[in-house]
Amino acid sequence: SSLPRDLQEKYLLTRRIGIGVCGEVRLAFERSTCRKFAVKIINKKNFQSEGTATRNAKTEIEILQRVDHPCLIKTEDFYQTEESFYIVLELMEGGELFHRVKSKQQLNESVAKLYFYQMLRAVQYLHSNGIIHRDLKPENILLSSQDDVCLIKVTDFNQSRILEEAVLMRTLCGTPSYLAPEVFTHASTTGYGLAVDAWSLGVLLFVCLGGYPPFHESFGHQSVTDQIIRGEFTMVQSKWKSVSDQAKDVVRKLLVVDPMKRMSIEEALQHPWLQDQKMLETAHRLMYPSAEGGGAAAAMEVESTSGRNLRKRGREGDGEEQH
Ligand SMILES: C/C(=N\NC(=N)NO)c1ccc(NC(=O)c2cc3cccc([N+](=O)[O-])c3[nH]2)cc1
Repeated sequence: SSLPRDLQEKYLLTRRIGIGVCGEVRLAFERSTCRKFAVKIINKKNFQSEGTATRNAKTEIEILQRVDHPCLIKTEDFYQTEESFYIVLELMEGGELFHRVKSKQQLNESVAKLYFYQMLRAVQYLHSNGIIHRDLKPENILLSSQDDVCLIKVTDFNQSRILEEAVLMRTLCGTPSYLAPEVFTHASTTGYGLAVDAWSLGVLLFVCLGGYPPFHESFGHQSVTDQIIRGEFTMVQSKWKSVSDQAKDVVRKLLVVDPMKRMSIEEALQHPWLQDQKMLETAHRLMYPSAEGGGAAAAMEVESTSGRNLRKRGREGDGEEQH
């Protein structure tokens, strides 16, 4: 397919490194620096209808360019043609969590905890910015390296929605006489909406710890939909015997059918299983490497700025303006 000329001028696109339902991911080299990037190519025709496609894509591109968190994929560049979108992204050499769990059968608990904590922080950031992801799954969690101890990043905001709080507020100002019940019940408030991501994180944690999905057509006679609606999942002894009770408790409190009873992201972050100093230190070192070296680097930083300020103040003393 014909790549946009300006994309080709800036990047050399090479082999395919990932494939998704809506397009592929190619390895790219920035010609001027030889820096490596991933380019996600999204075919517009994959979307159900023209209208929705454009709206979704606009929202997604807006979200991709607006979010700024160490555990959310960062967009370097963006191009589009009649038939496709081209999103230039940071390279995540560990690939998808899906393939990592598959190749290891199941993750050991400390690795699962490190990844899960980062997912919680990423989703906590989205929710605090009024964004519901709505499509959290192992294919959309990327790993920064082949090592177990690595940074993870959430991607694919195609299903994401920006909470229209203002719309709901305006609606509630008008006469309520003609409004349907669900506008007032939890169905339309942010609490309910955000809870869908908590459920998906429960499924993700189940898959990381157990190595298989909680709801699957091969389990028993019920359809996957029925299993989900009933919240019926099975922790197969052979896979779960080595998993701690605290880890299982997090899963059980997220895979709760009633969204109002389901554990929230904030509550999950406070759960005893995640009060693990060693894991938290590792996660923060991965998420905020510039804060590395604790006092030393920070002290250097303070020293130089205060030095600059001191010099500046001195000059201002003689009336010279700083711009
Ligand atoms: C934004 C987005 N999807 N948006 C969308 N509408 N999809 O439906 C999106 C989806 C997936 C990815 N994936 C990657 O960047 C990605 C997948 C992969 C596999 C092996 C190795 C690498 N790698 O970077 O080395 C990979 N990167 C990146 C962005």
